[in-house]
Amino acid sequence: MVQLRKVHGSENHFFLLDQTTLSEKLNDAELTALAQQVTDPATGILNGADGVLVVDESTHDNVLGQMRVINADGSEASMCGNGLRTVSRYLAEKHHTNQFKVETLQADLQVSRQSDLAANVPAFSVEISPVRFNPSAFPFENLGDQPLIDSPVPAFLPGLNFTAIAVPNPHLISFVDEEEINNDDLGKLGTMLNKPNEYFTDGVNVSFAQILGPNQLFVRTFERGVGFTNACGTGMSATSLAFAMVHPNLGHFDDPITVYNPGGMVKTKVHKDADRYYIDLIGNATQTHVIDVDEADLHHANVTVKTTDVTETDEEAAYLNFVDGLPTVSAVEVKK
Ligand SMILES: N[C@H](CCC[C@H](N)C(=O)O)C(=O)O
Repeated sequence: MVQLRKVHGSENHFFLLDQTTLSEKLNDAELTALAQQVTDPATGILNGADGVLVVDESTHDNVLGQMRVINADGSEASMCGNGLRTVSRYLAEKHHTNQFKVETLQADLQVSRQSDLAANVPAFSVEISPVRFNPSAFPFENLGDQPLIDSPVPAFLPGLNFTAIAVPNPHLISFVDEEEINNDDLGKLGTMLNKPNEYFTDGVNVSFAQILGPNQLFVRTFERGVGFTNACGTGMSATSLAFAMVHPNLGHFDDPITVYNPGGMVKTKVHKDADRYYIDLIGNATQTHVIDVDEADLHHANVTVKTTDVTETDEEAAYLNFVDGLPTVSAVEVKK
């Protein structure tokens, strides 16, 4: 028997698999099949999830481990902010250390344990980078050959301005009012841009953000490879950077920005050095279940109620208690 873990950051749920605990690692095709099976509420377990986080060794110096991200549809993403917090907690507890680097597809990122957000609500800070604006980083086409910063794109939605930021997974952001963030425009645009289209040929995560005040946002995201999630860590990070760039009187570099989302709240800090932007994403790293499963069932993408033995932790109640203490800023329901 080996273990899967069910984890979340702001109720963005994942199954976490540590390849180093297996007698034989899953190959890429098996990882794709496992993600599609176990995250589907119909075929998987525990109401499914938004993706699978794959932990493995890293060969890089001063790096504690490697994270790969497989979306629910089986596509691989270059980065996952909520996921990286939960992987960081897993590695911190496995290796008894609280500050280290994690290898991701395009960068080794600095992570560190933070004070618990509330009793039994562990928290981590993770670096979100590299940050890019050039069209080829997404890629996007037929939107001009310059970065898309606070520009109208009538073909997407008349009257809205859009900003595109890759961190390094691709994000499209618009600052909107409360009516716009709650209607079905985000779902329609997210669906259109994640089917074959002439703009984002590899898809894109689409976020609408409502400015609540100085350094305060509410962000709702339709994710590439998943659909609506309760929160998107890289989406909230990219949106915070767009906030500081487009509304500098309200979004301040280097100051903590509070980002509410349907699943709770995180803090971000956006930084601009001489030659780069980078973002700190600070939020919960909650482990809700430990799942005993035969390794063969992982290889065969056959992780079901009949093939697993699930132990629930006491952390979800603690997290919900933390959320209950937050101001109510959105009518959007939490996706279980
Ligand atoms: N769906 C994203 C990956 C997951 C990112 C999100 N869950 C986060 O917390 O950053 C993509 O395909 O780029």
